[in-house]
This record gives sequence, structure tokens and C-alpha cells, in this order.
Amino acid sequence: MKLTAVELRRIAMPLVAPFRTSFGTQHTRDILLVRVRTEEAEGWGECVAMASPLYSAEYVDGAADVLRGHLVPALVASDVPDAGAVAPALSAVKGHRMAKAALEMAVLDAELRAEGRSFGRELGAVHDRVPCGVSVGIMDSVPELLDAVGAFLDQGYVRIKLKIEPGWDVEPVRAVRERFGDDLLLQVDANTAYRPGDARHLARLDAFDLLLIEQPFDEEDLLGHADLARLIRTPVCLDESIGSARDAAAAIRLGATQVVNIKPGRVGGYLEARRIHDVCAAHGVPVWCGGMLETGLGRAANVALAALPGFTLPGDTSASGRYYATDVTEPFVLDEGHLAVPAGAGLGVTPVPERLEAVTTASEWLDL
Ligand SMILES: O=C(O)CCC(=O)N[C@@H](C(=O)O)c1ccccc1
Repeated sequence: MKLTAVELRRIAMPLVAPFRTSFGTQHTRDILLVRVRTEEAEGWGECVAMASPLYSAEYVDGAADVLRGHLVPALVASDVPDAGAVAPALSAVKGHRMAKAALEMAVLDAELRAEGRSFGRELGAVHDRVPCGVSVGIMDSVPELLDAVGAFLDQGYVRIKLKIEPGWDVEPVRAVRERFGDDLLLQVDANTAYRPGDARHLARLDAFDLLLIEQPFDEEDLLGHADLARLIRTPVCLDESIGSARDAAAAIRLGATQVVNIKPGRVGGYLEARRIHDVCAAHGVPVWCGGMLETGLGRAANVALAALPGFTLPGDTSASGRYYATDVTEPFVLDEGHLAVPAGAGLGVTPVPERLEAVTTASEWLDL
């Protein structure tokens, strides 16, 4: 497979509403897209790195720099036969999983478009649509939160995830459970905002029959999560701590995770994401597909991944309109709480040129 051109394109996507997590508030998503051209086709990748290194050590300027100066040159020099060879070709570069994931995704998209195969078919999807959850940010008040949750449920979302942090946890969760009833699929995400000393406080969440509590402690604290899992009834789910299939196997063996949030960008790409799915399935550990406020490009790939058999919990695979008034692709629209898995070749979606141009803030074609 010969790469003939690679573009790094930055886009600025304004959110329909501020999105607040324990590590900050997003108003606009500064996204790096990677476009690769081969002799047969063109493919797109989306880097999930945030503008600042607050969710993880990666950030979008750093991802662009490591792609420009290290990853794309290494890939061009390797003359890989297919997308499966991309990760090995990039392995000499340490870390930078989100940057690597974007490049692998673009190569995989180009390869699959040329062969007429969809992401879903390549990854092993067994469903043609997936049930969708939604992530609800930290709000200024409980009434505002209840209005937001009610609106999302009216739109058809089948699962609610509440962002929590110290000072915004038990009361908002109690209010949502009391307002919307015991049947609501409900989980929380702390994004590492707590410490092991908070364990007894977090045990108070057991009263609300949550599906899981996501990443309460630091990403490196597997033992802290294992201790917590022995103390509380709510299943512990890891996100930031799981960077690879190896991490997933270790976390499962240590009892640090009973559920895994798989985010392809976080783990170096969709092929490693499938390996994590396979490791978790082998251990009977359910997985769900996380989100990083992707455009329709990353959203298409995430929905395809979420259709694999081990994805038994609704993911953060929301409709495009949850975050963006206008997506760069045709929008993903919720249908009875589900999104359809794209059936077309590759991602099955492409950017709408005028929409892409409207949000583009920079574009550079690399010298190969
Ligand atoms: O629906 C989505 O795409 C976002 C889901 C979500 O809450 N993502 C969280 C997370 O920690 O999982 C996040 C948001 C912003 C930045 C990084 C992570």
C-alpha cells in the first residue's frame, strides 16, 4: 500500500452547549483530522486528543507535531501492505496512542474503501444498529440537570451517564434516580477526580443501583481501583487506565475493573480496540464504546465498533446533534434510541466538502 499524500487538517467545532467534566469545560472542540491518499483510495482518521493535556497526556498540537515529524515519516518508510501493519511500523515511537490511532484509522478507511468493505464488517460487527447512551456534564444546579436528563430521555437515549466530581455526586445521582425511576440505566463518570480516601463516600452511590462507576481514581492507580471494587457493590469501570489489551488483561487480573470503556483513540486505534474487546470477552467482562465528542467520522467508526458482540452495554455513541449543530458528515440521527451502523465501504461516511471547509482552521499536506 503506497501512501501518495497525507493531510493534517484542523477544524474548530462549536458545541451546542458547554460540556463540563471534572477536568474542565469544553465550548469548542479543536479537532485534528488526518486524510491519507493511496493509489486506490482516500481515507480519513480523527484524532481524539483534546486541545490541552487534561484528559490524557496527549493534546492536539502535540499529536499534529508527532504525526508530522515522526509517525508519518515512519509509516512512509515502512511501506506497509495494509492497516494491520501500521501499529508495528509506528511502534518505535513511544506513546502518542491518539496520534497513532488517527493515522491507522485513515489507512484502514482507505484500504477498506478500496476493497469495498465496511468498518463494521472488518471489525466483526454482529448488529446493524446499536443502542445509544448519552453523557451528561456537570451542571450548575440539580434542577438544570433534571431538565437536561429529561430532554435526553425524551430524545430516546437508553442510558444516562452523569459526570461527577467531589461536591457533585450523591445528591445529583439521587435526584436523577428519584425523578426518573429505578428502571433507568444510569452510570457515573469521575474522570479520576477522587482519591482512595474517598472510597467510603463513593460507597454511598451503591444505594442507587448504578450500572457502573467509571474511573474514580488516577489512571495509574490499578490497586486503588481493585481495593475500591472490594468495598463497593457498584461495578468499577476503567477508561483512562486502559491503554491497550495488555492493560485490560492486567486490570481484570488485579480485580481493578469489572467493566471496560473502550475508546479506540485512547488505545491506539480500532484494531487494538478489537483486541481489548476480545480479551474482555474471554474474561466475561462487558465492554461499551466511549466517546470523545467525535465528528461523524469518528462517530461512524465508533458505532461500527459498538456493534461487536461483547459491547453489551450502551455506549457514549450519541447522535451528532448532541454536540454539534452541523456535523462535518451527514448527521447521525437517533432512531428509537439507536444509531444505524454505516454499511458503506470504509467508514461509510465522508466529509461534506462545504461543511468541512466552513470549520477548517488549518490544512497542511505533508512532504512524503
Ligand atoms: O459522548 C461523547 O462523545 C463524550 C462522552 C464523554 O463523556 N467523554 C468524556 C469521558 O471522559 O469519557 C470526555 C469528554 C471530553 C474529553 C475527554 C473525555
